[in-house]
Amino acid sequence: HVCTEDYQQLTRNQNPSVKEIHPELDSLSFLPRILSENEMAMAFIAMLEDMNFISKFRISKPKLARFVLMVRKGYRDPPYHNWVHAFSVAHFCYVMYKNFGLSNYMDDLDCLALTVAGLCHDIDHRGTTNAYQKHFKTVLATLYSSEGSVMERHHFNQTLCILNSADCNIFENLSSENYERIVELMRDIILATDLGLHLNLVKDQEKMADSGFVKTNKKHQYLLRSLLITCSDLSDQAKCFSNSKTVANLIYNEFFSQGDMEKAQGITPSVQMDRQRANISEDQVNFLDRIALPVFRILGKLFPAAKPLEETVERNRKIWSIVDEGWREMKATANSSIDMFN
Ligand SMILES: Cc1nc2ccc(C(=O)NCC(C)C)cc2n2c(-c3cc(OC(C)(C)C)ccc3Cl)nnc12
Ligand SMILES: [Mg+2]
Repeated sequence: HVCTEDYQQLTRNQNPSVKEIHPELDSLSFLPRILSENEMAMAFIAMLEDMNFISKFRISKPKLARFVLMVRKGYRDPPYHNWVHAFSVAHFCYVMYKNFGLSNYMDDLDCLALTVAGLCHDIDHRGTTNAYQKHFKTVLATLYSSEGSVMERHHFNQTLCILNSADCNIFENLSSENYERIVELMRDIILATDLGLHLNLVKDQEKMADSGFVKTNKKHQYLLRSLLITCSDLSDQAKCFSNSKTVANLIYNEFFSQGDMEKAQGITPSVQMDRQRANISEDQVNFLDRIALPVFRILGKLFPAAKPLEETVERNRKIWSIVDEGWREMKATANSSIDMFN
């Protein structure tokens, strides 16, 4: 169950509005990580309120409070894949809704699914990759590895468990048709956060952006939802460089811990997971070039208001490449100065 003082705290002060949480909460450049973890729980409720989803979908406030606290409890505390990451993803869904006029592209049910799935998409993450689950034949791998996307299937399953647990079913007042639909939407959205699956969708997302989004096209709707959750998952890279750098370091702390565990088991980790061999700036340039830039370029084609985000990712990529050059020069000169003693 959810600890009572947190629950009372969430339900007692009549939930502050988004403006009371922070006047810039809906800004493209707002940094959700500056909020405290308790403020994040209240902010999620305030964001649903601000999008009019609580009244439109007749969501019980006490159940929503319990749901949010159960989701928060469902996250562990690895350096990156934790409650703060979960909230930052849900927050970006809200920011896109408020700034891109998402309701002209998607039904409100889809927007609700996106925002709730954003909060739940990494629940119970252990700070290790799908490859790690399979390699070490973890319980999750035995459960899900036959279908792939091992962690993502677990995140979805955990979300369903919370929805079905006592007094947490925030969708109970939906029609049975809409209930089935939102569960299916959240499944697709959470599975779309698997890097492997994402890479299979990017080409089609590019084609859709070039040919023009057709709202009645079911394939386009699926591709758009997948794009939006991926952009939300990567939204820290579309903010100021100090935020991107801070987040990158959290990610490598998590990667290097996995690498340490792999070494302890006699396995050689991939370079980017090996604290002895990794080159963070080089890996970040590659990651932004191959993963983050493409999706924010597609977002910029679909939503003109997203252009500043695309430019920010470009700028962050440029800064990482300058950092990388600096590293290379230093290592080069370091070798030569050591040579001086021979
Ligand atoms: C700043 C930043 N650097 C990253 C550098 C490398 C990698 C990486 O996974 N390399 C290959 C594997 C085999 C180790 C991910 C990075 N990353 C992510 C991320 C994105 C994900 O998937 C979607 C959202 C679908 C793309 C899934 C997981 C993560 Cl951690 N989020 N931010 C970052
Ligand atoms: Mg994930």
